[in-house]
Amino acid sequence: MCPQKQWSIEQHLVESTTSVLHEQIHQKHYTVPQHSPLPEINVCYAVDKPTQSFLKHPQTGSCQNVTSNTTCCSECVGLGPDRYNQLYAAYAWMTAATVIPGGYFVDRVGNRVSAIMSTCVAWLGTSLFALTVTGHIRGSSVMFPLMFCSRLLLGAGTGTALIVQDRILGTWFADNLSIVFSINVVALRLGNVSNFLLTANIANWIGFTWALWVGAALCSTAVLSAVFLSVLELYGKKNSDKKLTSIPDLSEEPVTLSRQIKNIRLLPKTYWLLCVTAVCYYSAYLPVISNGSKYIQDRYGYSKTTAAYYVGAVYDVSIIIPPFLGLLLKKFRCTGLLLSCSAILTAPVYLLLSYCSSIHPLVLTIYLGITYTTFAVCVWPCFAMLVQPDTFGTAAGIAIFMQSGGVGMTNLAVGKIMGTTESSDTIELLSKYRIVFWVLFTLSVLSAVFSVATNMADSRQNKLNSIFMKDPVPIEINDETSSLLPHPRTESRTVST
Ligand SMILES: NCCCC[C@H](NC(=O)[C@@H](N)CCCCN)C(=O)O
Repeated sequence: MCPQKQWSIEQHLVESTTSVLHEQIHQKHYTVPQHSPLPEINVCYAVDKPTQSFLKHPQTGSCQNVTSNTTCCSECVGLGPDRYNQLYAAYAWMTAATVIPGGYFVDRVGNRVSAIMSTCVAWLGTSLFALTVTGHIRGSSVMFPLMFCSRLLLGAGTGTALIVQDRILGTWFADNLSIVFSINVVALRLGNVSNFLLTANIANWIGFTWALWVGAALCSTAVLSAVFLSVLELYGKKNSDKKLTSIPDLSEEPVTLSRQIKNIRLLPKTYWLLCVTAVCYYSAYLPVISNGSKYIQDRYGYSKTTAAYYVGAVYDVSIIIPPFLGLLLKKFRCTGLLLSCSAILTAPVYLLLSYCSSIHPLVLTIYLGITYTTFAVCVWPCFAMLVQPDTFGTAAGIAIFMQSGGVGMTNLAVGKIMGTTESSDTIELLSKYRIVFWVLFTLSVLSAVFSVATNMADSRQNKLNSIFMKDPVPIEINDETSSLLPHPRTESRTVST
């Protein structure tokens, strides 16, 4: 086992008391935000952990005579934890409910229309959210129902936008999948980190309502980007030599529901194995991100702020290493193998977090950041390598739906294990955490096993590891001979006008 620094209860109590003191000093004004995941379109945010104190806490007038354990807030809207969490749930459930129809819609109407429509829906969501805290609507009886609707819109828009984003990357950059998908991970994580660093500060600076309008304005840039991208795609298709490119938007055959059901039935075994790999991986990883800060406080005794920074290190790593991984994969063309390595190397971290308190939590979160980022950079392009573009939307929708279900169920299980009231007894609390980590470890081992099975099922065609392909397909592009090594499926793609 690991070198044990025995966790002593006395030490825990001393360190927790210190952290409570830090907390009280720190909470005198607005709570410093935790590192938190943004909704999927990086610039579209309306409600997230950085704004939670404004949303949850009741208004406290002019903020005079504020005691150390009260949050001073003249702008708060006082939703309370229950309604605040309902807003989170509305977003998550709506995303889960709309990804499959959204993916089908993307396959049916093509990249351009779906990019513009999905970003518009998300933008409407953020604008409606900002409106609910503006003027007479703020504090009125319609405020919360409208907030709820805005979160539904945001969930529907961002889920579909994520699919169309991957479909565009997969079709336009078929011979550079690893590079573009790694840049995509950086962009997503920059969204998380800038949200963490900026949102609460902007709210403190110009006020909560205006901060939400800034959010809506930023989200409108996603709509403008979608319009620009559509023009670019139209221009690109008109000017590309159709025989030599593999960029379908709408396939020649209309995408009807019955045809798509048939296509889904024909999806390769590797696709389904990859889905299970992703479901198990994210079901173990995401609960650690959402509960990690609390765990680090309880287990190691750090303050809320320090613990949040330590968990945030996972995302910080995700900004730095993806370009290197992208270049490595472009050179070695072994995305499937790297996926398995990252899944296998992730598993021990859950037991180390649970059993080895002598290892500094920052070391473990940085380690998790490296293995998770490698997994994220590999898994999404693998879908694009396995599925034909005219089925990609629906297939990605199914994968994200399964992922949401898996993550939702693990979160429920974690909640049940931890119980409704928090144990005041540290030993009991830590033993509950230990059960949670065993569950997460099991899921992580399953994801490693399924990733190996995915590679084995792919070993005949080597779509995921084209380095092992015997005969690369040479094709001519602009009078130069170039081989589409990493992406064998591009040969068979339909080209449409
Ligand atoms: N090109 C796709 C990148 C997806 C990144 C991936 N996101 C997801 O898996 C989402 N479906 C769910 C993430 C939930 C956290 N907000 C990721 O690794 O975050």
